[in-house]
Amino acid sequence: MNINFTYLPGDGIGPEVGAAALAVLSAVAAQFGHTLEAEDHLIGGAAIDAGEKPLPEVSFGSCHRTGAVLLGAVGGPKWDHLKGADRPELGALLPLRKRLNLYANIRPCKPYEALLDRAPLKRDRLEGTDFVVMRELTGGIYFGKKGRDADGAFDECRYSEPEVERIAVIAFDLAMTRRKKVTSVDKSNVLETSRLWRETVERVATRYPEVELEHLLVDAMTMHMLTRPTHFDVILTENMFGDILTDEASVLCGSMGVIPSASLSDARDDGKTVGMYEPIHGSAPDIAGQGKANPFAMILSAAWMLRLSFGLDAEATAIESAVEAALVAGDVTGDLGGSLSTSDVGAAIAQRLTA
Ligand SMILES: NC(=O)c1ccc[n+]([C@@H]2O[C@H](COP(=O)([O-])OP(=O)(O)OC[C@H]3O[C@@H](n4cnc5c(N)ncnc54)[C@H](O)[C@@H]3O)[C@@H](O)[C@H]2O)c1
Ligand SMILES: CC(C)[C@H](C(=O)O)[C@@H](O)C(=O)O
Ligand SMILES: [Mg+2]
Repeated sequence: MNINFTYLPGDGIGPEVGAAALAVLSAVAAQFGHTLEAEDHLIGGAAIDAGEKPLPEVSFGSCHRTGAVLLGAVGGPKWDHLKGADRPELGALLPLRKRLNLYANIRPCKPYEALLDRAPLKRDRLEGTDFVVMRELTGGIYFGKKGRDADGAFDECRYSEPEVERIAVIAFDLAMTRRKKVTSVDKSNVLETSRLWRETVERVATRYPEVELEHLLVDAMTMHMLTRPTHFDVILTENMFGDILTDEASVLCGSMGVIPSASLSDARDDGKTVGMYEPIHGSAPDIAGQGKANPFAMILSAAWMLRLSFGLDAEATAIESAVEAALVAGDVTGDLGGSLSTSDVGAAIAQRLTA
C-alpha cells in the first residue's frame, strides 16, 4: 500500500519528535512492503516565520486531500505576542480541527507496567488504570465569540444539542467495546452549556442500556482521577475540560511524552473519515532543540494513524510492541529516567522493527 499522509512538524519539539516518528514509519513500511509518501507542510510559527499565514492554504489542502494528518505541535514564546487568529494556536490548530470536522478527540491513559514507579502516585493506586478520554474538539469556549470591550474581555461558550449528541454516541459506542462504563464530566452546577450536555448525554444513554453512566463535576473529577484512576473506563467531556484533564492524566502515565491522540471526523461525502494524529503535549519550548524530547507520544500517534486511517493493524501493533520493548530495555529519554536522545530513541525503535 502507498501510505500517503500529510506531515505537519510545526514548532519547538514538533520537528524533533516528528523525525523520530518518520524513522519508525519508514522502518515499518519497509518491513511490511509498503511505500511511504509524507507530504511535508508548514504550520504554526514555522509558517509565520516563512512569511505565510499560520495555516497556509497549501497545508490545509494537503490535509483535506490525504485525509490523514500527523502533527507535531504548534506555538511557543516567539509567537506569544501575536493576537487572535495571527497566533499559531488560534490561527492554525483550531481552524484545522474545525475545518476538517475533527470533533472526536481520543486520548488514552493506560500506564505501562515499566513506568508504574515513575508516577508520583503509589503503584497500588495506579495498577490496572486503563481509561480513555473522549474530548469534544470543535465546540465550546474555544470556538465561541471572543474579544475585548469597554468592560474587559469575553469568551463565549456554546454547545448545540447535535454537537453533544454526536460525541456522546462515539463515547458510548467505544464503551460498548470496553468495560461498558461512561463517566460524563461537566460543570452543570454552574454552566448552562453543561446542563444541556448532561441532559443530552442522559438521552443518548437510554439507547445503551448495557452501559453504566455516571456524571461527575469537573472540579471533583480532577481529584477522583488521582485518588481512584482505576474506576474509569470512558471519560466523556467537553473541549476545555478534556484539554485540562488529559494533561493531568499524563502524570499517571509517567510523562507528558507518552500519550498519543487521534482526532476523527464523520465520514465525508466521499466516504472517507479524516483523522489527525498528534501527541497531547505541546512544543515544549523549555527543552526544544536539545534532543531531550520523548518521541513515544508522536510515534504512538503515527501507529494510530496506520491503524485508524489506513487499516494497518498489524503494522500499528508492531510499532506499539517495539515502543514497549524499548521502554522495558531502558532505551528512553531523560523524562523517563534514561539518557538517550530523541533521535536515538527513534532509531532504537526503528531497529527493533527491522530486526
Ligand atoms: N497540539 C499542540 O500543538 C499543542 C499542545 C499543547 C501546547 N501547545 C503549545 O505549546 C507551547 C508550550 O506549552 P506548555 O509548555 O504549556 O506545554 P507543553 O506540553 O509543551 O510542555 C509542558 C511540560 O511538559 C514537558 N514535555 C512536553 N512534551 C514532552 C516530551 N515529548 N518529552 C519530554 N517532556 C515533554 C515540557 O518540557 C514542559 O515542561 C504553547 O505555545 C502551547 O500553546 C501546543
Ligand atoms: C495548543 C492548544 C490550543 C491545544 C488545545 O487546548 O486543544 C493543546 O493544549 C492540546 O491539548 O491539543
Ligand atoms: Mg492541551
